[in-house]
Amino acid sequence: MLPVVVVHGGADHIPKERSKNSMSGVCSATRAGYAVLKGGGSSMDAVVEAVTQLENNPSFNAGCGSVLTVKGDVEMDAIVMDGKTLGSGAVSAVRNIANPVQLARLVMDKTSHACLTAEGASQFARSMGVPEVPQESLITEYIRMHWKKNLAPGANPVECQMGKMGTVGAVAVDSEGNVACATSTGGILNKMEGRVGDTPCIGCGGYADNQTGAVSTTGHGEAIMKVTLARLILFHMEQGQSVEAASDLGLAYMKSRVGGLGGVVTVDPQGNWAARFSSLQMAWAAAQKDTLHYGVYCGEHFTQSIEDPN
Ligand SMILES: NC(=O)C[C@H](N)C(=O)O
Repeated sequence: MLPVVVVHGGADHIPKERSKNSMSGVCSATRAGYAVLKGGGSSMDAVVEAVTQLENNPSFNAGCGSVLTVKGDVEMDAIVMDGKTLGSGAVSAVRNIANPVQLARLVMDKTSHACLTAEGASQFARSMGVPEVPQESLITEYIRMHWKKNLAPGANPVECQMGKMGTVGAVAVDSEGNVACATSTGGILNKMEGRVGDTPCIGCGGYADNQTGAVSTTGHGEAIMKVTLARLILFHMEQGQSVEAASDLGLAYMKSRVGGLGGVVTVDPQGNWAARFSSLQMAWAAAQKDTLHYGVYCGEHFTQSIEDPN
């Protein structure tokens, strides 16, 4: 069954005109992650590659395309976790870098800490030679327009949040049965300066353990943190539930207990996988046995050969 990579582009209400871009973005990121696995790379290499591609794609709320704080700035969160060692690395409220997921991996690989935040994360990035980028290069016109709309008197923050929640994430199993996860986000639109969401919090934005599986989450961060969604899903798997049933149980609990909507991608070490969501849509894709699987609306599941162009 192995290897496999599963990618999401955020639990969302994706406007029709943007769903095509989201779909092709997650498909090409999945292809890139799968190529890493086929080339003998680890599950960690594969999830970082897939998430890097999505951070570089302005259609998603991560890296370039991140939503803005109430003051109009970009502050990003990311996490990686390695199921073999339970090693993890995260950054929160980090500014002026293109690929927070790569910095999260450096936190895991090069420090004895699990998370660096804000200016400390930037200093660490500089010390590792990560190039600083101007904030303007991370901001798209689309996001700036919605930021302004949300500041207007009488704005409906729920409606304005729609279509801009596209956090990105990936889980993978490599040929040795090692699992890994990675998640990256600009957070939620018009958040307070310094707000840290679920994404960089271990067990919330992601978790990976070779004994159970790996999960990457998306959705309303404050709700995800209340139920530690990634770890909750793995708990259900430990109790014998399948990847799909465990994902649905976790999402259903978050909805009934705290009224939160979201989505997840989940794998177990055998290579079983699921992409599930309680939001209206979630762009997702998976690659296994040279087949690409993908969908965006509830119940949608297309397949094609990995060789076929989008
Ligand atoms: N769309 C998202 O997934 C947002 C992210 N979970 C956050 O609250 O920061």
